[in-house]
Amino acid sequence: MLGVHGLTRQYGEVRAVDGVTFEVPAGKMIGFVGGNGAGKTTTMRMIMGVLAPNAGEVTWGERPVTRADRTRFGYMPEERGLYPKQGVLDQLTYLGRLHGMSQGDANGRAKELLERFGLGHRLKEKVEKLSLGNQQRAQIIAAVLGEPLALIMDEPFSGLDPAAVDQMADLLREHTSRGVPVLFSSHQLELVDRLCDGIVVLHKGKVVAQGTSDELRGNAPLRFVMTLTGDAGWVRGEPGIKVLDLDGATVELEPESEELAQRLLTEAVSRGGVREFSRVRPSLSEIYREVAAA
Ligand SMILES: Nc1ncnc2c1ncn2[C@@H]1O[C@H](COP(=O)(O)OP(=O)(O)OP(=O)(O)O)[C@@H](O)[C@H]1O
Repeated sequence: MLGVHGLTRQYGEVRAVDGVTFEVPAGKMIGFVGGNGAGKTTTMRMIMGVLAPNAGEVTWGERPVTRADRTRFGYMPEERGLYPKQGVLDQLTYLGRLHGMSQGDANGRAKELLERFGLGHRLKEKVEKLSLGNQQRAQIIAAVLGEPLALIMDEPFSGLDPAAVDQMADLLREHTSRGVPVLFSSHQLELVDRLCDGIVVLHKGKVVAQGTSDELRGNAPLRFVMTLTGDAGWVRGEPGIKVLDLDGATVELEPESEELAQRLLTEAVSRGGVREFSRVRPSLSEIYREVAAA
């Protein structure tokens, strides 16, 4: 397990990261979200030891992380790491060797991954000749070479088409299923919601929410949508029911309690017919807007 405890980093007057604490448990994929300038990249740099914190520490298992641990972490930095002028396979092989792999193993594994992600015919191509999406694939491959103990990835999915996102997500899941903790940042909240076991929301350098997506939704108001066979206007007069939207037979409502929702449903059935009655699950974007505004 990777632990981040009270990490703090000041740039002049700006406290870019302010007492950030969270964990990335073994075998879990944690999404790191937050607006521009929230402090995600700065936090990831401190996790990797690229940047020293002003306070706080990073732990690996039960003890402070060491330089040796970090050389076994896979890292995809914001500034990306691949050299544009060098051939993609040569470069990945070299990076694999830096992670302690033999020349043969590094070359074989890099080739296998490039082939798997549709780059098998471009092994000798310079990185700069690849499309941005393909460069991104190569960057992700670079991070996972060398059987990493943990994966720290700064926006690995940005610029990938949906099929590539699915392929790369499968690759990351292969790692979590072997017990590797994975932390990745993203602005694609619905993607984070779909892929992650847990979410950490950062705002102005502080963790403002964390948990599973269901836990984050735990405080969200109870909301339902109901469609009747006839006009739903009568719902407006029901006590304890706030009508958010009313459009003919369909009404979106916020009852004060689950019990009131059930009573309303019974009433609707007795008045005629109900075509649909379902709980509205707020999107992660809505949750994010709420916690960031608090
Ligand atoms: N080298 C630096 N010198 C001064 N300020 C910096 C430096 N790096 C980051 N900052 C500031 O620290 C804050 C956090 O930036 P950071 O890049 O960590 O955010 P982020 O969440 O990764 O943002 P984004 O989603 O836009 O990449 C911002 O206010 C940024 O301007």
